[in-house]
Order: sequence, then C-alpha cells, then structure tokens
Amino acid sequence: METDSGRMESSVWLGSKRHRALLSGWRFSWTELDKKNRDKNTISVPVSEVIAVMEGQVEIQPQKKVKDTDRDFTVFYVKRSNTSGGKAPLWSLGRSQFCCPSRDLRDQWVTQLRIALKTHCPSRPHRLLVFINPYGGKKKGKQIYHSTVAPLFELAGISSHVVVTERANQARDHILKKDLTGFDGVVCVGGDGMFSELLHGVIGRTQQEAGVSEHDPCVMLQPCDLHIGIIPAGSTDCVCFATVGVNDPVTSALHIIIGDSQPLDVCSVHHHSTLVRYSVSLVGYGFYGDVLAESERRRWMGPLRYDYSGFLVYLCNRSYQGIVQYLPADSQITSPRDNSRCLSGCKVCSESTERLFPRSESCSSLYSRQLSQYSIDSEGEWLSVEGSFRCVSLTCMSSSCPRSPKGLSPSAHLADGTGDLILVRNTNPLGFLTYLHRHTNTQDQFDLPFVEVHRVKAVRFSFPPNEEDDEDEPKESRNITAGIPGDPGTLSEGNVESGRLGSQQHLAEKPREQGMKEKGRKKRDYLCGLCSSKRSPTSVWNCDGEILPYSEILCRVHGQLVRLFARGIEEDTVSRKYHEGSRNCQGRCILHN
Ligand SMILES: CCCCCCCCCCCCC/C=C/[C@@H](O)[C@H](COP(=O)(O)O)NC(=O)CCCCCCCCCCCCCCC
Ligand SMILES: Nc1ncnc2c1ncn2[C@@H]1O[C@H](COP(=O)(O)OP(=O)(O)O)[C@@H](O)[C@H]1O
Ligand SMILES: [Ca+2]
Repeated sequence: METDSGRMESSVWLGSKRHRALLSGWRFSWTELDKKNRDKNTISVPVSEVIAVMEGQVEIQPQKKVKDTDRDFTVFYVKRSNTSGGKAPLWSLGRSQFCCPSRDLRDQWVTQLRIALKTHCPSRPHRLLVFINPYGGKKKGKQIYHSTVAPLFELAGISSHVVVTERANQARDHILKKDLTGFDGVVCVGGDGMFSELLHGVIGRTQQEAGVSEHDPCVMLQPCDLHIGIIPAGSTDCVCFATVGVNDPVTSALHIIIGDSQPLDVCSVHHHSTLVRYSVSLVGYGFYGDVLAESERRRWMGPLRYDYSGFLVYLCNRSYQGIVQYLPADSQITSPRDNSRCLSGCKVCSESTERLFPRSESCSSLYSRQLSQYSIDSEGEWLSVEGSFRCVSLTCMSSSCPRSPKGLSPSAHLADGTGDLILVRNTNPLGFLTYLHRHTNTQDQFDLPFVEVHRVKAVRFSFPPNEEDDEDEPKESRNITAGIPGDPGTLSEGNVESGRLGSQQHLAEKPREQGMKEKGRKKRDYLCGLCSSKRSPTSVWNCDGEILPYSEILCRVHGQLVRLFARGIEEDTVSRKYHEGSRNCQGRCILHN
C-alpha cells in the first residue's frame, strides 16, 4: 500500500478477482491482475465523475441496501453506454464493491476518495429546488422524479426541496419572489415549457437584483449564476436534447449531481420597448406558429399533438408576407453552413466567452461601459429581406430533439452569442415537405433554392406597409390564440388541457380591457379559419412553445446568459475511443468505463 498527498495505491478484491486500485490526482482506476501479477483490464474513472463513496456493500437499485461489512467500500460513478452513428452515450450509475485486506485500509480509501471529491469537484450542488410539472408530456413527471432521480440525489448527498406545481407559472413566480438562500440550483421535471418558466424566473430575478431593466432591448443583461437542471418529462424536450444529446432522466440527474456547467445563449423578444419573452430554442413564425396554435387544443393527445397538428398545418399550405431585418454576426468566425457541430468542450463556444466577457476589464467597469454605450443599431449594418415565407425561424442553438436529431440548425452553437435565422420562402408543397423531411435525415435542409440561413445577433420582423390596410384592426392585436397572457381562464389546474398558460405578469401584456370575449372570438376565428378560404394574412410566433401576443417583434441574442447543469453533446463512444489514441485527453473526455 502506498499513500501520499492525493495519491493512493493498494491491492483490493472485486468479488473473487484481485485488483490494483490507484487514486492519482483526478483519476481513480482499478486494474485486474492475473495470477502472475500482470495487468489485465483497467477501468478508469475521473474523480469528477464519481457519484459517491460508501462504506460497506451498498446497492441502491431496486432498493437501497447496505451490508455494513468492515473491509468493504462501494464506489458509484458515471458509466456510459456504447453508442455509434453520432448518438450521444446514455449515462447510467456504475457501481463497484471493493474489499480491502484490512479495515484500516478501507477507511483510508474512503477518506482519500472523499477528499479527492471535495478537491476536484468544488462546484457540485448540495441543495436544489426542484419543480415538477405533473401534467407535462405523458404526465409521468412525479413518477420519474421519485423513482429515478430522488434516489440518485440522495445517494450523492444532495438535499432537495420539491414543489409539485399546481398551476402554470408557479415555478417562475416562486423563483422571482421567494427566498432562494442556500440553493445551488433549480431543477425542472417537465418539458420545454417548464424549462422556460425556470429560465424566466432565473433571468428575471438576476436582473431585479442587479437593478437592470429587462425591457430595454439594448441593455446588457446580467449573466445568471444560479444553474438550471432539466429532467426531461415533456413533449419535445428540445432544450435537454440539444444540451445533453439524449432525453434520459438518469443521464440528466447525473449531470446535475456532478455539477456540470453549460453556458447558453438566450434570445430576448421585445415588442417596441417592452420585453415579451425569452427564448433559447425556437422563435418561429408561420409553420411552427400555426402548428403550435393548432396543437394547443389537442393537448389531450400528449406529445403526438405536434405531429397531428403538423400534418394538418402542412395540408393548409400557407405562407405569410413579412419583412425580416437582421444584424449579421461576424461571418469570419463561423457560419451556419460550415458543417461543424457544437460538441462538449466546443472550441467556438469557449473562445466566445473571451469575446463576450473580455477578461482585461473588470466586470463592473465592463458592465457599466456596455450599459451606457451599447446600441443595437451601432452593432453593424442591418440587412433586410422581404417576401412571402412558409416559415421564419430563429434559434440560439441547434434545437435538436428526438423528432429531428440534428435540429433546426445543425451547426448552431450553444454559447457563441449568436442565433441562426432560417428563412423558408413560399414554395410548392413538395418543396416544403422536402425541407421538413431533411430535418430527419442527413441531407442538408439549407441546400434548397427557397431556403436561406444567416448567423445573426438580432432580428426584427414587421409587415409590409400595404398589408396593414386589408383589415379593420392593427396586426398587433390580430394574432391571438391559446395562451393569452394574463388570461385567468388559462391559469387553473383544471384548464391544463386547454393549453399553454399565461405569460409573465412583469412582461408585456395586452391591454386587459380587450376582454375575454374578444380573445375567445379571435382564438376561435384563428383556429377555425386556419385552413378556410378566407385566410388570415398573418400567423403567430411560437416562442419555445408559447404563443406570443404580438407579431411585430425585435429579437436580440444575449451570449451565455444562463448556465445549465449539462456539458453539451458528447461524441458517441466509438468516435471517442477512436480519437483517444491521437489526442492528449484532458479531464473528463477520457472514458474507459
Ligand atoms: C416529415 C417530417 C417532418 C419533421 C419535421 C421536424 C421538425 C422538427 C423541428 C423541431 C424544432 C423544435 C423546437 C422546439 C420547440 C419546443 O420548445 C416547443 C415546446 O416543447 P414542449 O411541448 O416540450 O414544451 N415545441 C414545439 O413548438 C413543437 C414544434 C414541433 C414541430 C413539429 C412539427 C412536426 C411536423 C410534422 C409535419 C408532417 C408533414 C407530413 C406531410 C405528409
Ligand atoms: N400544475 C400545472 N398546471 C397547469 N399548467 C402547468 C402546471 N405546471 C406547469 N404548467 C405549464 O404547462 C406547460 C407545459 O409544460 P411542459 O412541462 O413543458 O410540458 P409539455 O412538454 O408537454 O408541453 C408549461 O408552459 C407550464 O407553464
Ligand atoms: Ca448560439
């Protein structure tokens, strides 16, 4: 046996096989020895991926069982499944029970491993605030949390305060208003809508505390420290899929436990000088807006509502007039058509950190400088495109999801401070189907004559002037469907089937005097008239699954505004092993387990 600071090595037994266990700096490994003491297989785990070290022989599945023997200790760690073909590995809980020659040695192993955990994993959460949406996706949120996630948190020594929501926006309001002292992060068990509640709560709270006005599109928002975790239990679960690579509650729980940190770009959506919402995945007009509007009254169908509504909307074959103005990002750095992929440890994103938050200036002076000098019109030249569009989509990330594993914009980056603007001009039904279908295969969806894509920092959408004259009311108030902000009818639990619910009270709301009756009429008219011969000339905006109450909007991308308990998409196991021989692995990228 050998120990010195941070290093320990000894003989141990795993079942009937003798091994040499070695803790060296940030790695813990054990190697099987044959009868002649020659090395056979080695399993090596970075300390940052050790979940817990327990005395005795411990099991947690199917139930927790501890056999408190003198010479044993159990190590739980992250284990990856073998995957190929670009699929990110699933994580599961690995467990190895070691038997030492003496109790003393066992105690030393437990102590040293726990010290290593403290030293190498300073940013693990100890206390979490968890919100479960019992109605999200297939309505399995509570079951997923209690049977799969809670036992893992308990094993890792994380204490959690759980709130099962009783109404929409409860999680957001809780984060905005309640005392959060002692919490290292907030977690949602639900879908993208539930994530969006946490996003609005965390950003809103951070700006309140920093005294920053969210409504001003030119303001430099304060980056948020409180991390957000997502346990996927919704319908699309795009944010989880695009930041982890799989929708799996165990994988996400393990990322939360080890305190992974993934910065994320966020888009703020404004109407005149009022903040309407924030978005991380899709701000989409036309097809995706119509699909969402259609799908709201079919919530009872669960996740399938999107496919069914998508099919109906596709048959409607609609396109919409609009003017799209955008502020291009620096095209020298990256492009949405450069065939790159934003993977875990992405170089483009980490280099963007330096650009977005230059180290040479102290935080406070930088902040006040940007506050006073930033102007959305001084950031470069705006370009303009006018026409008839099947859809206009802006996404800050790839927006991949199980339905579309490469997403709306496969080469978009999670944290580069830019978004991708996709303009799909009017085309024939077969052309549009080809475009949609390419989201599901390896063909390039941007390589079509009616599609263009731009990497941008900001986008404005408005209508051509003559459009305004066709109708008897301004467009701003025409596009009302489900999920009307401030609509009390949508806030109750009993109403969950009727749709997405309410928007932040501190954000832009339509004047209340418009009244429920009018809103109800417009909602009906819009939905019934969707495919009718007297077509509405406008669509609605889908903002991460929420319908916006305005059509003319300004969107601005805020680089790395929030942080998730995630690390980006890992390469599949086969590619990783292939690359391992040729690169000098650092930290968590080496995995033999
Ligand atoms: C022919 C197959 C076409 C497949 C097209 C797949 C495109 C997928 C793009 C996905 C972008 C996802 C962006 C994320 C949005 C979410 O934030 C948001 C909220 O999620 P939540 O309910 O979990 O809270 N989700 C959504 O707004 C849903 C948008 C989903 C659109 C899917 C549309 C499916 C269309 C199927 C068309 C079928 C045409 C068939 C013609 C014969
Ligand atoms: N208890 C509740 N009752 C009604 N609506 C809720 C409740 N909790 C959350 N919500 C709202 O439900 C919407 C959908 O939730 P989400 O978890 O995203 O599921 P899905 O992915 O199926 O849409 C969210 O916009 C959220 O604000
Ligand atoms: Ca981005």
